[in-house]
Amino acid sequence: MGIAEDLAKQQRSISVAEFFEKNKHLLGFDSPTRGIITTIKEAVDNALDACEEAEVLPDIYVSIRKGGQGAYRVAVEDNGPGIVPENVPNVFGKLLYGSRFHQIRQSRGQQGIGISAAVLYAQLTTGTPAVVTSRTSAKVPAHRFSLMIRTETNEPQVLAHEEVVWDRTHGTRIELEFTSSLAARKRLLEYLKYTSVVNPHARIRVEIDGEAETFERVSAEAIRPPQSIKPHPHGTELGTLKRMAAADPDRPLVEFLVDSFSKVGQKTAVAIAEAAGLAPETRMGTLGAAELKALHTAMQEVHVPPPPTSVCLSPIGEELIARGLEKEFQLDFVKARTRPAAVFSGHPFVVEAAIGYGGRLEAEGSAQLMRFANRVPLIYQQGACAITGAVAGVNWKNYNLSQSGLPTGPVLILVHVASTNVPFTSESKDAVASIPEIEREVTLVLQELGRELKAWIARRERNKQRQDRARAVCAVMPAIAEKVAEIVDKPVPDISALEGRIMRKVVARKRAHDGRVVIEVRNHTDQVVDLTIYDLSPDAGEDAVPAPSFASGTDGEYTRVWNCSLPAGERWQAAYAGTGGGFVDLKGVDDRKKVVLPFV
Ligand SMILES: Nc1ncnc2c1ncn2[C@@H]1O[C@H](COP(=O)(O)OP(=O)(O)OP(=O)(O)O)[C@@H](O)[C@H]1O
Repeated sequence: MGIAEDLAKQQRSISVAEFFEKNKHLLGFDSPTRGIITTIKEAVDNALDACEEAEVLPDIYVSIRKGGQGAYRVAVEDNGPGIVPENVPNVFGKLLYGSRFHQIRQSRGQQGIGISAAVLYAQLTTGTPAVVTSRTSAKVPAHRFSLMIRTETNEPQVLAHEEVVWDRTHGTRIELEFTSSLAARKRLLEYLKYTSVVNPHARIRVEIDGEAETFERVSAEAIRPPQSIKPHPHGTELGTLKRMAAADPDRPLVEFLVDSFSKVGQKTAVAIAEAAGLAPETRMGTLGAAELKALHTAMQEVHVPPPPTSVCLSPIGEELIARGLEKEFQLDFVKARTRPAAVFSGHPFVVEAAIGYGGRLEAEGSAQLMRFANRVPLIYQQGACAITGAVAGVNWKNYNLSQSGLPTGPVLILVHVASTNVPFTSESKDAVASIPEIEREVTLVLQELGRELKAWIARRERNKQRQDRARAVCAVMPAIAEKVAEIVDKPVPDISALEGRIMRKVVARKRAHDGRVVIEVRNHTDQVVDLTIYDLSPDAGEDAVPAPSFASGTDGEYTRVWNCSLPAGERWQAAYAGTGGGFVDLKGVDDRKKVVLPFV
């Protein structure tokens, strides 16, 4: 028998599950340490996607418990819409099964591989099945499945299925056990923290071996789920066009173009048919290979307006990015920008970015770079990512930052690419590929933010110089006051108000006057100051002069708490019978840094 015949006996098809079992690194399961992060990432991404589709505020619980022999049991639970029992086996027990692959809109999941790959990884390392509990409404019971993947056929194998009592009215819980280590604990928490920054509407609770942490939501508004759009002619490959034509053989060409593609109206469709040398009423099924090729070329050449972006994309927005960053990092400066939507190869995308400076950021070394794609943090392969390349490509020295590749110093840079088709470099979705249109948008948004940072640093420098001079004057003032008082034989005057004027500070004083207590706050700065005044005096008598804009109430141990905005140069005063201490908490001064001025 010949070699070809011998080989023929060995040739057979390979199931996708077998392929990925052997090549699990392609999906981000290359080491036990990384395996645990990828598993949680896949489950949390799905949970967030599902909640978004159901327009509910995500409440996600992640638990990691150490089992025996290096095994860890991971559970991720969400309050999403749940999964109907008939579909649970396929969702978790079959690779390349999902709801997002055929939809053109922004979503975290794309391929229908993620969570089943985690199930595969668990059964490969510990041989244990996945346990899935899901419920779709309060009217129906929850279903619990114990299942595995038949690797040779890529089909689910259900080991047990029962109805159970579950206190959640809707949602899904997946439990997996696999060999791993918690060496990546810091990275895992970082992933959850970053996830929380770009999903400000989500609450994520995590419990690692009994130690709990919560990433609170800063927005109570559920995200509007992005809507699917039709493909754009400029992003359609020849093979896809052939398939679409074969599926619709009786349709006349112009009607086919108008109905199948976004932004193709009657006029554009006729122009495409003309450019391809085809009659408008030609039936799709009659087109030969050469004609389809000509049609494809014409689709790329004829001008078609860019695809609609507002419905299919869901950028986070400047305010929420800034709020998310402020919550997790205490920064002196933060600014976020969302660019107008743009298009590459017919796929709409939006780039958003933010720059943070100072606060608790490391003063030395490279900037902290946070990369995101469709609201998912990218935590591996930073060096291979087009985002990193674009950040390093900006000349940061123009913005008074030192630079060695990335800018250096206490700087944080966040870049978010949102698209209906994020061009990742691999299935593990770690890095964005080098697409010139995306790189250009990243560069533009960072240059814009760089200019804002530069202006802020210059302003801060000027303020610092002014303060240094004022401080020098104030340092000698008490001695001068004392000396002058001695010469004119008068009591030493209270110079705090004068000092406040020179230092451009807010001055709080509390004093007794006419048998009453008087609280006085003066704003000597050149900006409006938000402040909260906490007063410990026993509650005796009414506030004498509270300005109408001042909300007054009580808070725990304080008998009076005022929240207010005090305009530049203005004074506020309240008088009442009483004694006691308290303090003024300034929220708007010195670039949001809190200053506490005690008074007695
Ligand atoms: N927690 C969940 N709640 C509701 N539906 C879910 C949940 N998890 C998964 N699904 C459904 O199962 C499908 C398959 O999920 P899977 O993680 O395998 O792929 P994906 O998220 O679509 O894409 P990717 O492979 O890029 O992660 C999803 O498309 C979704 O329809």
